[in-house]
Amino acid sequence: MTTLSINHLRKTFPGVIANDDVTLHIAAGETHAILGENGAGKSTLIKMVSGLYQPDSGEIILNDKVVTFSSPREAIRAGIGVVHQHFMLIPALSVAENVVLGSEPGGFHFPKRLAVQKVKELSERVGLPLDPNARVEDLSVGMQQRVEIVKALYRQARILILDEPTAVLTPQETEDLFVVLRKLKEDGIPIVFISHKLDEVRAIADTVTVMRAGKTLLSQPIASSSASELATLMVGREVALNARTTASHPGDVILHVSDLSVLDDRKLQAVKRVSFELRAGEILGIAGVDGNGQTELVEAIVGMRSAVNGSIRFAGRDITRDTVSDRIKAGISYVPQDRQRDGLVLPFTLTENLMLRDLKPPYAKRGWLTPHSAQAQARELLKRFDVRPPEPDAAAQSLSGGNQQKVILAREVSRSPRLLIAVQPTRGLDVGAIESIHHELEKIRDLGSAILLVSLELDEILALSDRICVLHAGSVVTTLPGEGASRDAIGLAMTGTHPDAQEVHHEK
Ligand SMILES: Nc1ncnc2c1ncn2[C@@H]1O[C@H](COP(=O)(O)OP(=O)(O)OP(=O)(O)O)[C@@H](O)[C@H]1O
Repeated sequence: MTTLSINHLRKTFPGVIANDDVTLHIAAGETHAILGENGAGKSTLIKMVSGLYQPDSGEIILNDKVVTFSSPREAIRAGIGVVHQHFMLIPALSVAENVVLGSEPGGFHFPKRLAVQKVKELSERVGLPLDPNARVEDLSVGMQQRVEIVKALYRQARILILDEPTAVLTPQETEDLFVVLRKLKEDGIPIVFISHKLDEVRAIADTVTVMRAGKTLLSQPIASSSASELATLMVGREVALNARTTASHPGDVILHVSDLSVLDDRKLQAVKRVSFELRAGEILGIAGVDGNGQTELVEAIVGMRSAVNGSIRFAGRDITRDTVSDRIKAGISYVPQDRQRDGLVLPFTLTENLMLRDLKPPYAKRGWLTPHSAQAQARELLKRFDVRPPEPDAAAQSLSGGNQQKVILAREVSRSPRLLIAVQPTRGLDVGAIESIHHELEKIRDLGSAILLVSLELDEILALSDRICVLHAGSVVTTLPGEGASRDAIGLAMTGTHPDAQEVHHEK
């Protein structure tokens, strides 16, 4: 039975104490959640336990023995299995090849048939069935995560650490993951589960440790902690969980999507004759299970993908054929789903990232930033959006994931755009940050911005939307008022069942 103790770990980066006297104990066979606000130091801790970073001081004790890892390879050899938020798989290789890669002496030359057989046996034994011959790039995100877990178990992990595993999953995939984690726990494997989602932590964990500002504040059984207590502890103040925003006062139509059809990368029709209107001062939520046309719809409105049918009108003008930069100049802001790929220039400073859309006076001349005024503006935005550290010269890549997201929101929301398209805007943010971002969104809505909110989080859709449009298989199933919308009705519509059809069905 494996146990893991972290004793007084400390890790500093220039100007930041990322982990300060971090102490916690993971008992044999328990599921231990680590909760903490953005930048609290969770990823830094996991990177030390998995050999990516070396602590400045303190010790890691695995099964009563002090261990030091100078590389991830050494941590793996000691039985530490980590599933990172960004998967480390090779898309072009098969499941079996990915699983055995790095653990077999022959590497690529390890007999393929043997690999297929071993992976099939293992995945079935642990209750995570996989097709060993499938190519990883053809798998859903949930399945790829399964490959990562099987890979860790193949390397004989004695403890499994999952860094925000549900951030990329649909609600159904999350349920499936929980079944797997419960089974692994029965097999005696302790699990460390990092998350911001309090309800999930309460559903899966035995013990919870709360971190704030690099320190561990407490560890206690989950049964004796309420969601609001944990939220307050995490962010150091009281937060309203899932409060609904106030009523809206919609104005003129800003976005008019009419009969729009769009193809996906495989040239299949991903958006099918979708029509809707969005008014100034209104938030329209697009609900749906991931992969039902949301990405293609958004990319068409932003101009990254062309329409095969229909039109998009913005503020009364047809923009269907306009370029992305013309649309941005006209007043469309965009918070993309993939912050690292589309949202930020990672090696650039925060000032440069915040000013990307405003290369004009007073912040820039002829395309070059004027350092003084650009920095002053950046400093103000970093403060308003509580980016930590609020350091205009820091490189975007040195920030924690949640703080990178806040930088994108600061840039896009602060423009008071006529139209804001926000895809999963609070993904990876802690409850305190979610609350303040929701306020910012409500504020610009009340100032007249139209907001198209695309989210897989039903709670977020319900908390913010004035109207909710449910997408299934590329079509609009139904559009409902946000106030009083029923979670069940939306959930059913997400499976393609129209609410009226449900009633008819019940009456029969
Ligand atoms: N490589 C690095 N260089 C400089 N600073 C860093 C580096 N990695 C982390 N930090 C800083 O250490 C602190 C802790 O970051 P960490 O990524 O551990 O937080 P986190 O709790 O995982 O946050 P999130 O939930 O937002 O992912 C942050 O202030 C961050 O800016």
